[in-house]
Amino acid sequence: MSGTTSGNSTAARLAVASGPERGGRPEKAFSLSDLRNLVKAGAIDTVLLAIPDLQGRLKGKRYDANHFLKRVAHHGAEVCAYVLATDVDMSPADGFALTSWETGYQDLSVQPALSTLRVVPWLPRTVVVLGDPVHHDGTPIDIAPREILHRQLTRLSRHGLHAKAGIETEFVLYKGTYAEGEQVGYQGLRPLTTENLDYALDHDPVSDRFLRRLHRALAGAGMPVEAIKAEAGPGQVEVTFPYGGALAACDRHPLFKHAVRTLGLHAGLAPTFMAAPETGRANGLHLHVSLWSKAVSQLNEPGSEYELSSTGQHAIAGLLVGLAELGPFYAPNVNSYKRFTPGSFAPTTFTWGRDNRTCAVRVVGRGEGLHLEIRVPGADANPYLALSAVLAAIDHGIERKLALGPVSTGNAYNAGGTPVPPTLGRALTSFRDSALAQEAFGADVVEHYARLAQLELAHDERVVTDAERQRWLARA
Ligand SMILES: NC(=O)CC[C@H](N)C(=O)O
Repeated sequence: MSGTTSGNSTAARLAVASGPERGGRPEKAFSLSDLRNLVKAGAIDTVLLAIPDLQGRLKGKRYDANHFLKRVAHHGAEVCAYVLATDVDMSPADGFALTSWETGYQDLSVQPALSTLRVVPWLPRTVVVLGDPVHHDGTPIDIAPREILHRQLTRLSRHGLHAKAGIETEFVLYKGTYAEGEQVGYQGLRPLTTENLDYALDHDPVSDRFLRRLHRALAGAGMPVEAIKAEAGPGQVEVTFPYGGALAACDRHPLFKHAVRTLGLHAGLAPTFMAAPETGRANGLHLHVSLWSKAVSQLNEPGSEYELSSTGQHAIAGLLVGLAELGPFYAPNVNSYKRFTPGSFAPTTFTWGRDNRTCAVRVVGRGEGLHLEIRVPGADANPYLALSAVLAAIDHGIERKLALGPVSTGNAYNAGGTPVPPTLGRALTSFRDSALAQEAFGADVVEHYARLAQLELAHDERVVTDAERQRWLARA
């Protein structure tokens, strides 16, 4: 892999998955003393302190490894608060209570979450650690995505439950780099492959090399994939990750996207996680979720392979009602809503079914493996927020003992049911009015993410697009 140094192979051997997870089995941690040894041996010289931002990207600084060990590891660092209060363009925008021109765009403190320390095999001599932004007195920032998920996991624990999650995501690979695409206004981009290669195993050499490098890089970072497969859209790839602790699953996702982008750049490819990169194309972020009490799954009736427990029924009922109100958390952009079309394998209504890929909630597996595949989030979603929406909706169903409606046995695209919000505008209205959102997340969180959605809408209302020109320029 270009950019990989021999030093990193030492580091790769030490790479392990992220550390203790609330309610889950602690994984072996990559410790500070491991890091110290690698730095001393010259194998590591850079530490990325990475804050998951509102859009699910990693923001932060590259620290000199010695400085990180001396100062940052124990005393933390600072970052301008706008990292958690801006749109995808990083344009300073008013309307966020956290920070603004009025507050002088002040700093927040950042505490390294040391249990997330891991090597980054796709960058030379580099390790990464996630950072939790906090107020200067050390109290958590309510609107930080990682904190939002922490709180949903804690809320769920009042029912004696913890969640496990597995993430399945899709992206499309285009030929040429982002810079080349940008020069032509992303017009006429050609996907790496031209046809429906769903489940195909005869990959062209460029795909094969890219997927192999991705596979190895992720394993080297201690976050191995379960599988990689060619998907139905031209250039589309699906990656599934092993099932495990909910927070750890989300912690890995922004890093996985970082790997895809970096390796794409090295290979002269432009990967995208847009929900609908083209008309009729859909990139999903399916969340496989189960609920546990100690080591016992709570979704199936004890002793039964397929029968849903009352907890399982309430959880699904909660998802079908609750997700309708939480759109901005799993479909954050105007484009996200263009994915929800009949026949796309993305859902259009809040329905549930058994191994039914036309439904929003697909119940799969059996016995201890029985779990819910929530097919609503798009690949452009921030996984911390999408999973938080899912857990808040599940909690709502369990708390209120909601009754589960009938199972969808046929094509749910033709069935009735509450529609998935058709636009970001409609989703935003429901989100703002949602008692569930207020109760689960708090008014400041709702306000913050409503403002973010509003910025996306305002951009969409203002900007003239290629689609408008193609439809009207010669005809108006
Ligand atoms: N893997 C699949 O089932 C296809 C999912 C579909 N592309 C989506 O956006 O959800």
